[in-house]
Amino acid sequence: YLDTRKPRFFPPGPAWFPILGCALKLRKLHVETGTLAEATQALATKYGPVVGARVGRERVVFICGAKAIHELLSRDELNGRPDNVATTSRTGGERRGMIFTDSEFWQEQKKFVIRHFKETSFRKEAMWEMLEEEVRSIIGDVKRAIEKNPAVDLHRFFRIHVLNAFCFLITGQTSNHHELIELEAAIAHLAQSVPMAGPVFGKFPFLRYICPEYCGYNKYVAIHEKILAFFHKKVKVLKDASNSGLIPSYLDKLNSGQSGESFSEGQLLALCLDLLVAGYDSITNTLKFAFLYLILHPDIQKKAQEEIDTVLQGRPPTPEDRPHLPYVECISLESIRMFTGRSFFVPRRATKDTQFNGYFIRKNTTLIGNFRDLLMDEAAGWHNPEDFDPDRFIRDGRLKIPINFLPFAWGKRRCVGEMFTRANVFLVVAGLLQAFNFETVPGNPVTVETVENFTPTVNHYKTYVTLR
Ligand code: HEM
Repeated sequence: YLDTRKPRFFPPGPAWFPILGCALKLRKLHVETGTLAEATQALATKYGPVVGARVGRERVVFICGAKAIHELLSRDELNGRPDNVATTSRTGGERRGMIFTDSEFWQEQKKFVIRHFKETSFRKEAMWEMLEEEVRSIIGDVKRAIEKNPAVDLHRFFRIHVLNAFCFLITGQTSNHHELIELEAAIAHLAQSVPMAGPVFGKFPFLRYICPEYCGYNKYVAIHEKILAFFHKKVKVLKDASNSGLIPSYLDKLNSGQSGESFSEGQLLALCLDLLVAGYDSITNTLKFAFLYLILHPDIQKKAQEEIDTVLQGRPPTPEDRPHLPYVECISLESIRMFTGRSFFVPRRATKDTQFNGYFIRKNTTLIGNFRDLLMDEAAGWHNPEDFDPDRFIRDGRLKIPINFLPFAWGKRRCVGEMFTRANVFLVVAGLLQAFNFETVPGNPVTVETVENFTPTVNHYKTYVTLR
């Protein structure tokens, strides 16, 4: 904490002060630029694409610019995850789950989840039917709501039905409304109380002893315990079940006597927690961005509706329709870009001393890639990057994904939820545009202004919805 000397050949960056490191400088830039991603970009403009900093006792290297980010993703020795109070107090003080574990433990668990999704969840019609049911439920709720008042908060409907589909992915069963409402409240609480930069006691662990309430430690632990308890209840019920959910499949493996050492019931609960925390807010906030931009662009809505009407001829969309509705698919990709481009990669940890861009990175240094440089920057090939423009994914009349479109990352740490996300966002956008028109509520103009919760979002907005 007191060391203000930087290690030799450490990447350049702001001066280090005792205890705080560069925290005050980062805070100042955050206030000046408005978002953490832009604050980091400001540092990169001054120091270059690899910026060295210290926050509390953690040495952090920000990786900016598409070239440096591609290198970060390709290097095995940068595949670790930070190991600190913030990452372990989520799971009873132990390193468990998938997001914040590494080495063979993580490899074994990730391999199991990927195989399960590929061979079971996404092979069974049950999962796709569940997503179609999710869209039908959202449409039904919106229809009922607009009978009373056509100005609705769509996000409210997305959250509960997306959560139901999510729990189905994990448990293989639908959940009852009451438990979904409770779980939803816990996740919303978490998203609002944990800042995008991570909890403050992760960088200043002594705070949890001095002021556990004030620094958010007690709340953080309690919310995670609540989510774990939800899955604990499910595991008890699903002990003898056989369906496409992750829990029954994991229990089968655990009881087979052929699971590796990394398998345990506690680890299963942590996996469920990770899938939910990593994916649920990302999908619902992507949808929030999608419909905000659709309201702002009636021309895009109309073009998508013409495609939907021509191809589907009135029948509801299914995941198999994605190749036949390329413009709707592009809206979904552009919404994912708009959401992810305002955030950061999940932090990495150097698992050994190494070099990066000519600098020395000591073992256990944290590395954080800035998504804005990859997804929202002219230099990364995005023309007018702040504009919502689905056509940027079309070349010569065909879908063409630009090389820097990597919202799910690539390499060994790649997101496991890409398929689920893309199918989910596509179906909701297609289904809702087929059923309704969306406009601004008269007298209530909407603006795109980033709100930095745990994941990026925008302020709540209402939409004037009419039946088509
Ligand atoms: C808009 C939606 C989503 C985006 C943009 C997204 C993006 C990402 C990114 C960038 C990473 C980190 C990769 C890295 O460290 O390099 C990640 C990891 C992860 N994601 Fe997603 N994700 C999304 C949805 C989901 C969903 C729906 C799930 C679950 C079904 C999920 C589960 C995970 C898990 C478990 C990890 C950790 C993987 C690991 O550490 O090896 N994500 N995601």
